[in-house]
Amino acid sequence: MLHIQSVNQFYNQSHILWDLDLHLKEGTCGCLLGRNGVGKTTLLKCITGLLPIRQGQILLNGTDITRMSTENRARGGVGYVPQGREIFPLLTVEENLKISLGARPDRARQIPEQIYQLFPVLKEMKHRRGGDLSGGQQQQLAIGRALVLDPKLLILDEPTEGIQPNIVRDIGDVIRKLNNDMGLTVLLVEQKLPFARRVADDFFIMERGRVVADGPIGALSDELVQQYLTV
Ligand SMILES: Nc1ncnc2c1ncn2[C@@H]1O[C@H](COP(=O)(O)OP(=O)(O)OP(=O)(O)O)[C@@H](O)[C@H]1O
Repeated sequence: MLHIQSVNQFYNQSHILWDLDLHLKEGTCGCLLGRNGVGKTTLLKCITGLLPIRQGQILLNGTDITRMSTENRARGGVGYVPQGREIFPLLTVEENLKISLGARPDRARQIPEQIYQLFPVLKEMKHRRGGDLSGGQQQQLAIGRALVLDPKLLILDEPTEGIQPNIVRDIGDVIRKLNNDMGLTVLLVEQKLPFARRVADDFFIMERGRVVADGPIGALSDELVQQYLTV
């Protein structure tokens, strides 16, 4: 589904991603793990097009998206929930969701009801300003906004960061539902291992800009955790 081949990425002279390969299977949920600063967010931004890559290739369902703009990738099915959520605090919940409508290929004018079914709180609060929502509600709004585009691949950067446990559980349930019941392919960066083990099918561990271990989440051993993830 998503094939990342020999990607190299730099910030000016700093070489951040090194010949990175990653293959995410259709309909699975993959979790990208790794210590701070290994390049996880950088990789996600390369997939969304926010950072054009210097070398390598990214294929989505066989289409080469390496040189496509972020907008075209979004139209082509790449949904992104950035770290820190980046919702618009002065716009209402509904306006935040509607922002994505213009990029839908079918030019729909209404928020798909399915979004409100997945996140009833967004319906209850649709006339409230984004900035008035709790962190967990804002995260649900950020996921809802990405889903408005009807993506094929949903990318989430640390969706549970700074969120209270009951909402973390709800977000995990929604990711599983999107993935299991609706067949959406998911790639997430996550620091919380219990959450990763609950929602992911496969893991990818990064170290110094490369994927150094991967496999089914059940094979994420204590040794791997010790070697690559504990600080
Ligand atoms: N805009 C930037 N300009 C220069 N260097 C950057 C920039 N963004 C990130 N870096 C550096 O690139 C490296 C990889 O950062 P990145 O944010 O991708 O790591 P990460 O694995 O997502 O870490 P974290 O878990 O802390 O978010 C780090 O050394 C970071 O300092």
